[in-house]
Amino acid sequence: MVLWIGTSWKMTKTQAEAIAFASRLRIAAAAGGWPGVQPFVVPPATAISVVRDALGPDSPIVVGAQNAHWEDAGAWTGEVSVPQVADAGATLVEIGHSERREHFSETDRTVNWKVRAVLRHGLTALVCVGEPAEVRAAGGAREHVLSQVAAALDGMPGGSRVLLAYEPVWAIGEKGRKPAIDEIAEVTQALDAEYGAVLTALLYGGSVSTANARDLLHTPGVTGLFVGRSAWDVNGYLHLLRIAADVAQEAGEVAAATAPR
Ligand SMILES: O=C[C@H](O)COP(=O)(O)O
Repeated sequence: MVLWIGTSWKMTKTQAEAIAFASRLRIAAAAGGWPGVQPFVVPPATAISVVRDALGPDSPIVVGAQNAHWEDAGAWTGEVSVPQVADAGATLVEIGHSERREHFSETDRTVNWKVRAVLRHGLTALVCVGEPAEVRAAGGAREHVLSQVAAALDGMPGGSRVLLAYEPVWAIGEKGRKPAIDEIAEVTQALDAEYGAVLTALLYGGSVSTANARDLLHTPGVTGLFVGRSAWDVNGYLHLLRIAADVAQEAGEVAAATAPR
């Protein structure tokens, strides 16, 4: 099992700041990296190509885009397409983050169109889902999230590379509430049962920090973390990667000790 540990920088970092971050990552990766962990970074579109370059050729670190349009090209002012972010160096595209659903009118339907575009071009789709606070309070979290995923993955070809990030809206950002493990497990267990066999990884996101990362990585069904604020400083991200590498190593040792001889 590989643990995917990624950070979206959202609308932060200049190119110089992005290069400085990526350069530190490159050095850490060359010094041994993080066995059992797949790191990924999702810069703003303006920094994808400089991050790709700063990480160097054959880097083990995946670079993503925070969004891409469902059309390949055309009169869509202000948008970028999947071929364009791929040209800049992205091999993964984040789709349907709650901030885009809330502020940029993304719907289950447009999320599905974008997933199809990303997979059509052979990139990895990182699909974000999560329930708002009022849905959680009314007891509908699991149904809400399962419905979002069903819509997003409708028509997905077999063998596609899809990561799912479960990010409850009430847990994200500065006003987010730190989640209890039980609250997350209720949803991640259901997602794992329904989609575990076809997903590359099931991530948790929302108020992840070095204090709760280990527990979150032990939540049923969770095979990675998607991090905002705690990983915007490279030292925070490197700390999270080390925690994940420890968890991966422990899991490997348990598996070896319990394997039939
Ligand atoms: O993309 C990441 C998520 O929105 C989580 O953000 P956060 O870690 O700052 O709460």
